[in-house]
Amino acid sequence: MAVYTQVDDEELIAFLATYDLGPLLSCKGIAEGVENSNYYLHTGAGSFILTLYEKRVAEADLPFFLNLMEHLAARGVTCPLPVKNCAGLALGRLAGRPAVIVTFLDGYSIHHPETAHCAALGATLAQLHLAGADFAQRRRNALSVEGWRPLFSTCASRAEEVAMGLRALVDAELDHLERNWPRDLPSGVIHADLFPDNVFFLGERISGLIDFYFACTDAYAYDLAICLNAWCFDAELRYQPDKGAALLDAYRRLRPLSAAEIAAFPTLARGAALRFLLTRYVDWLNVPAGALVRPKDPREYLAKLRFHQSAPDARVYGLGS
Ligand SMILES: Nc1ncnc2c1ncn2[C@@H]1O[C@H](COP(=O)(O)OP(=O)(O)OP(=O)(O)O)[C@@H](O)[C@H]1O
Ligand SMILES: N[C@@H](CCO)C(=O)O
Repeated sequence: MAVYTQVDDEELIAFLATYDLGPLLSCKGIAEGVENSNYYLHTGAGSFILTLYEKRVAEADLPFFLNLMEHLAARGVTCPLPVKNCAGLALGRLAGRPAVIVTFLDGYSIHHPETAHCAALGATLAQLHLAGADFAQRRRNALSVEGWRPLFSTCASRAEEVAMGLRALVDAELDHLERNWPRDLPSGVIHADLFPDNVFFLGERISGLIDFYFACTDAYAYDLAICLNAWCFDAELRYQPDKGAALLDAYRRLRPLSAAEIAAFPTLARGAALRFLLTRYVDWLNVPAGALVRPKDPREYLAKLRFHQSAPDARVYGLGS
């Protein structure tokens, strides 16, 4: 359960009194997620999500995330809407953390996506990129190639606790990616964490997207590579070409990929695998005392990285000729 910060009843009631949402009826910690503390909030006005932002979210970035959700929702990409308090502010403070109430979205996440889900995701990702194209704010991706080596160096000496040979593999991969990382690809707002747990479905239709707290300005094709890694491997961590093709084809029907994006795709897929390998690795070794959280296994992304390292070019993903 991702609850790092416990909320005291009296504090919550006082916080809620600054909103026009009626009385508190219930508030329960949410079992999923690893980044922030999330609660289901039921008030006289209905169901909401209360989020207290934790370690990786800089308070200064919150206006970017909250404005982006409003921007996308206004352009038909269903996502939570920040609820404003009586002073007209979305961002508040609770239990010493920055806190926001957002609208509750119906739908459920798919734990084992099928080909049709990957196709639906591809189309929705392209819609998100197109809808974000006129979003005026920018946010640098702190978890892109420049951020990976400093992140790894915080606990590189413990790499062998997670997997034999991990330190040498990551060092060599960082060397490779720092030399070959593509620049100047078409860029704009990307979600950067659109894993199955952040996409809600009703049947085979996507009903909403959540968790925009890694959103940033970066290469669109990098977002696609993140999704390919998260959606198109089976439980034994084997790449599923039919799912990859469904994702990429549906995306390209709405936003065609340039030759440069296709040529860069294998490198982007390696970087996307390393990024989640590293954050999972750091979290695995640093579970805060008393936190109710189940860290995600970094070795899953080690296996995905190894797959991409063995891919000779973009044809592995059905791209190029
Ligand atoms: N707007 C919403 N409507 C309905 N449920 C939501 C909403 N926002 C969050 N949830 C629920 O809370 C859970 C955790 O939310 P979220 O993914 O934002 O947390 P997180 O800690 O940032 O997670 P992650 O590990 O994916 O970064 C979701 O899996 C979902 O069940
Ligand atoms: N989606 C991430 C966790 C949130 O950053 C992962 O699965 O590692």
